[in-house]
Amino acid sequence: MILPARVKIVEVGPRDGLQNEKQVVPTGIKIELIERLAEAGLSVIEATSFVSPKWVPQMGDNAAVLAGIKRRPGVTYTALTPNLQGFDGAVAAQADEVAIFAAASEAFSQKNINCSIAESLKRFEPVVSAASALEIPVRGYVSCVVGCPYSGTVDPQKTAEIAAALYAMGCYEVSLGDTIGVGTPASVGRMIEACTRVVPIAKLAGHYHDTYGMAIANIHASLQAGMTVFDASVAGLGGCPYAKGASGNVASEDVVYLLDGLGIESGIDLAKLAQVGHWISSVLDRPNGAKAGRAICAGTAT
Ligand SMILES: CC(C)(COP(=O)([O-])OP(=O)([O-])OC[C@H]1O[C@@H](n2cnc3c(N)ncnc32)[C@H](O)[C@@H]1OP(=O)([O-])[O-])[C@@H](O)C(=O)NCCC(=O)NCCSC(=O)C[C@@](C)(O)CC(=O)[O-]
Repeated sequence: MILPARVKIVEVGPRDGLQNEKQVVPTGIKIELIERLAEAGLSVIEATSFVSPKWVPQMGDNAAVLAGIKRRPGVTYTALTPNLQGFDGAVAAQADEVAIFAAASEAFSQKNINCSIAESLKRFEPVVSAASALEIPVRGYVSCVVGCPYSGTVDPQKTAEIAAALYAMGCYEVSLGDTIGVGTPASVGRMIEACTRVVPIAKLAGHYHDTYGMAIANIHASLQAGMTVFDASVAGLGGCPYAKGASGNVASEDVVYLLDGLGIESGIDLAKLAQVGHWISSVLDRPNGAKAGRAICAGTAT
């Protein structure tokens, strides 16, 4: 088994992690979180989203967050943009990169962005064109790649079809989201196999939620399939507002612990990252969802 020498982690905690927090998280805390993550070595940080504040109030301070962070050289600060209105906001706030987000399930597409999959792809086209004119890279997301909270199991071919559409549209990378964390190495493996028939593995990323505790196993299986980019959220923050009961993304600390153990370079300082996870968990008064983070902070780790 040949594993990659280096892996990129896309830190999605400030967006995917915080978007579902019930309490209002002060803008200053979001800014401090992003700066601490950059200090720990995260080089791609999804800072916020330019979505409707009526739909996701927690991200309503998007422009203030991007304006407030002291930007670190070499770090890419990204934002979700569901349409041209969001894209314009992200550009005005100087996001380095934007992401469009589709789903492999019709029901989820309707609940999440209020339109069908086909309508969403049409809506993304002008965003990608506008981004291309400004030379802003666009990342694509596919949600519900193995299962949907409303319609159940998702056919790998459907996921591959949407991933291919986003790639053909001009996304430089397509992140495959197990939104409700139901995947196992078997189902995620089948899904990746279908996607790699239409998109090169180097252009795919794994975005696994940890609802059933399978996210690390799914990352390991994805590494074996040749995947080298993974989304993760410090302290396992999060959940999706349109996927009831789904837990947060895999914790960044747990992913880095896995990578360190496998001898795979990520550029991230695990001890510093664990402190960030401990800090944000206490600020939000929530349990730290990172097993490795808890162990390190308790002094259990060697
Ligand atoms: C897509 C829309 C906007 C459609 O929502 P809509 O209601 O159909 O939009 P509309 O075009 O009819 O506009 C209605 C109102 O929204 C405003 N509006 C319209 N667009 C924007 C915008 N960009 N920014 C700010 N405001 C906006 C617009 O100005 C108007 O305001 P009004 O005239 O009523 O005052 C809405 O459904 C929405 O914002 N959805 C976002 C939902 C979301 O953020 N979900 C979480 C992120 S996805 C996710 O977490 C999954 C992922 C990516 O992590 C991967 C995984 O785990 O699977």
